[in-house]
Amino acid sequence: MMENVILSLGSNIGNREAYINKAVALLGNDPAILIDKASSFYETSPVGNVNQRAFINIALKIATTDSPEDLLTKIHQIELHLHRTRDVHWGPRTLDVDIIFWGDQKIKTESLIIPHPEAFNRLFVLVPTLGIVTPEFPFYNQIKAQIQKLQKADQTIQLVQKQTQSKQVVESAIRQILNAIGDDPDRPGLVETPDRVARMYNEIFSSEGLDNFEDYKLFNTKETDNSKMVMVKNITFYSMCEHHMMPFWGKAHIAYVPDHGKIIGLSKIPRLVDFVSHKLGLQEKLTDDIVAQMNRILAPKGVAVIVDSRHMCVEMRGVKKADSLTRTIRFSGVFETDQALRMAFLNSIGDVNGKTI
Ligand SMILES: Nc1ncnc2c1ncn2[C@@H]1O[C@H](COP(=O)(O)OP(=O)(O)OP(=O)(O)O)[C@@H](O)[C@H]1O
Ligand SMILES: Nc1nc2c(c(=O)[nH]1)N=C(CO)CN2
Repeated sequence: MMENVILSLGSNIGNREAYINKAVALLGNDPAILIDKASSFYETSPVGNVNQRAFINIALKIATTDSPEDLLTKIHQIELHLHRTRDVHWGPRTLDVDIIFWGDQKIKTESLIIPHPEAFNRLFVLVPTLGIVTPEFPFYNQIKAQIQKLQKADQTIQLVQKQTQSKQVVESAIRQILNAIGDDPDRPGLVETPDRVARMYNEIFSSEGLDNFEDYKLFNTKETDNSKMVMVKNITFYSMCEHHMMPFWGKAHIAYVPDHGKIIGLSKIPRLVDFVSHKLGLQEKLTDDIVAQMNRILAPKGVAVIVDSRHMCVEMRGVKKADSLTRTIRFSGVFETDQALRMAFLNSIGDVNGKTI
């Protein structure tokens, strides 16, 4: 039976994040182990009476078909592989992996006690764990209450910068994917691929989690000079579809009619297109986002947007229709009510019926 298992990982020697990352990758490479969720990384003060460097700790939620004893054996192998030595009780280590919970089971064997006997005395276990379980988790309330109590103790715990951490999670996920498709992430051509993909994701998904475009400057001009349509066309963009995580790319054409003489720096309109395309999405959503951001920033009399795009998920897989083009069109404000203005916009794109990319 598959059980939801919570592991605690800690390191306080060498490149602590790298050791933890490597351990997550090794666990994920095992066919009997599925990594379900990894917590944030935390820097924690050493608990116990040994004077030593601060730890990095995380919690992992895994599902496994292994027995607890089999999993413990694998954990010991991974610890050994990562140069763990056992000299000082509760002393410094490159890597320590403890089994904290095994569903709601209580287990006592010669080599194992689950829940881990020290779990409820350790903020470095409880705080990361709380971040990856839902309120339905059997020990959820107990963990929450105990965190409250331990806040008064002298254990410190601090969230580590998200960026380094998420890069490591992406790297280990890519390793898992490479394994799952039947390739070998350790062969020479692939060893650097997880790092490369993680850096690329950092760039092409740089707007993930951000709702609003903020990198703009507005200018005020005399209203009479600027009550006509302003248009920036042929803005190239590259985005990734949320259905397949494959690229779609093309051109956006954007026009607006200023209100109260309020205009935006022209280079900021392509930047706005970069902003809305640097996250997982759909062409329809991307087009709506452009209109919504233009309206939010400028409150203009109207906005018109056409996006023409090619989709890898249509051309390379499935129906395999190379060269097909998807056009999305949105009008708001005066562009909805004024047909002549709409026609002026369509005509000035230059190619109303055919391809623009
Ligand atoms: N829930 C558990 N998870 C991992 N090991 C456990 C557990 N319960 C008992 N053990 C036993 O504890 C032994 C010592 O583990 P380890 O060397 O990691 O201890 P430690 O890290 O110094 O202390 P701690 O386990 O309190 O963090 C393991 O070999 C294992 O047999
Ligand atoms: N902060 C922190 N302190 C510890 C840790 C740990 O992982 N983090 N592990 C220990 C022995 O397992 C002893 N003390």
